Amino acid sequence: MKHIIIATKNKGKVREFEAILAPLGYQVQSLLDYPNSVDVEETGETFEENAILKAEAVSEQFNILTIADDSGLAVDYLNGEPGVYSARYAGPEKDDTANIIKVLEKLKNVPSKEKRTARFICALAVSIPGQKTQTVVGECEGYIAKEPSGDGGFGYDPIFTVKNSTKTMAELSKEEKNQISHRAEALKKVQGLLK
Ligand SMILES: O=P(O)(O)OP(=O)(O)OP(=O)(O)OC[C@H]1O[C@@H](n2cnc3c(O)ncnc32)[C@H](O)[C@@H]1O
Ligand SMILES: [Mg+2]
Repeated sequence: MKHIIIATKNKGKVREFEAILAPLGYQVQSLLDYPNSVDVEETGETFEENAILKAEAVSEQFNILTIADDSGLAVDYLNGEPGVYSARYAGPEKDDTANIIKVLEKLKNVPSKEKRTARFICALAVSIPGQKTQTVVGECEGYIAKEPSGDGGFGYDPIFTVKNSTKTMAELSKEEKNQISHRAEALKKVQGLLK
């Protein structure tokens, strides 16, 4: 069994990493299993920079293969906001509902679907002790819905209508999300690095 730490405290992310990596023979742990882990400030200007900060801090602390995920939503009409501030968009509490309300409020006078385009972005940094950290990026295109629907997934999923679908990401099954998501795409690229 190959052992891997995902440097995250986000339960939604952990569930998705487990679902994708366990069938490939990885035993997945996260920072939820290590309450004494270092708290890393996300001071980078890009998803990749933040993912590197999180991965290196944890792989140095535990001396083990670590993957960190920095991800978020980029809305074209808002010039890429909330971007790297996705978690803290409506304040430091990292409240998913408040974040969703803030995005919907900013788009309330933008009725046309073509102007509500957005994408989820996921940067993964892979830090192996003694080696140079590598990064990959995955993206998933869609639109900001008029109102939230669905109770699957996490974060902004209820207001993200998947491109070429009528469903929000939160209306997809776990399996469906893990086929098409930004995280799934990034993880496919990571598998090439881990071989
Ligand atoms: O930093 P860690 O501990 O990994 O956990 P976090 O929740 O703070 O994670 P980020 O800093 O990467 O912020 C990601 C934000 O983007 C949102 N997000 C990321 N992936 C998502 C997904 O698959 N579906 C919906 N929202 C997502 C998530 O809800 C956060 O608001
Ligand atoms: Mg974070």
